[in-house]
Amino acid sequence: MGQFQTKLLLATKNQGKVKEFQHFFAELGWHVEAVPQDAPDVVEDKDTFAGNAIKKAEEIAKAYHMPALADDSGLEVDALQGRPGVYSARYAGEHATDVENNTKLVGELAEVSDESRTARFVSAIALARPGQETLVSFGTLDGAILRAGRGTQGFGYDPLFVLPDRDKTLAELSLEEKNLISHRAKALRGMIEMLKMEGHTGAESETDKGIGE
Ligand SMILES: O=c1nc[nH]c2c1ncn2[C@H]1C[C@H](O)[C@@H](COP(=O)(O)OP(=O)(O)OP(=O)(O)O)O1
Ligand SMILES: [Mg+2]
Repeated sequence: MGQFQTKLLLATKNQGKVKEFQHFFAELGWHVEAVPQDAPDVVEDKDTFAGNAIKKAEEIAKAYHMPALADDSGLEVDALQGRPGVYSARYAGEHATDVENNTKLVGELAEVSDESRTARFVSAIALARPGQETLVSFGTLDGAILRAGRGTQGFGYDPLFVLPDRDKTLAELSLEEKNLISHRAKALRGMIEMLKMEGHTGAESETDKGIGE
């Protein structure tokens, strides 16, 4: 057995993201755990997804002296010139619920035609490791915004986000199906590729040291 062992913290308090991350990493055999609910709140005051992801990952890695992975993500709607973007979680107000954000989005797009309702999810993933350079990776997923939600899976804007080629919303997909195509999964796969290029090629190597060392 090799010494490769990967332990990292998920720097998110979003339980929907935690589920997606844990499902993703279970297949790789990595041990990941979510930060406790009472972890320090990171202020997301950057104007890019990458800026906020780096800030969340680095603050949590520093606080817990462990590698930490963060996602900053959101929805870019073409008819709204890319809004809500980095403000997606706060679209309907500072402590808005998913339902409030979805209601606001449906209202903002009420006059927009079916053909002009295109949008994409964007994810920036940052991996911060004590004493090492932070890595950043991106993923996107194209779709369109419905006039009313469909489905009960997932979180956030999933019920409104339809995949045109499948006529299904993200909330009508299982966790497994969403993780095959989502912006976050694409960004995570890019991150794994970056780690491989750094030399963390897998569990079989005796010399691999794990990403925290
Ligand atoms: O796959 C997704 N399906 C539906 N909605 C999504 C998705 N991915 C991001 N979103 C929305 C949710 C939230 O309105 C915003 C993320 O905001 P963002 O700050 O990154 O996450 P958050 O505040 O919920 O948790 P945290 O910062 O602790 O990771 O974009
Ligand atoms: Mg947030």
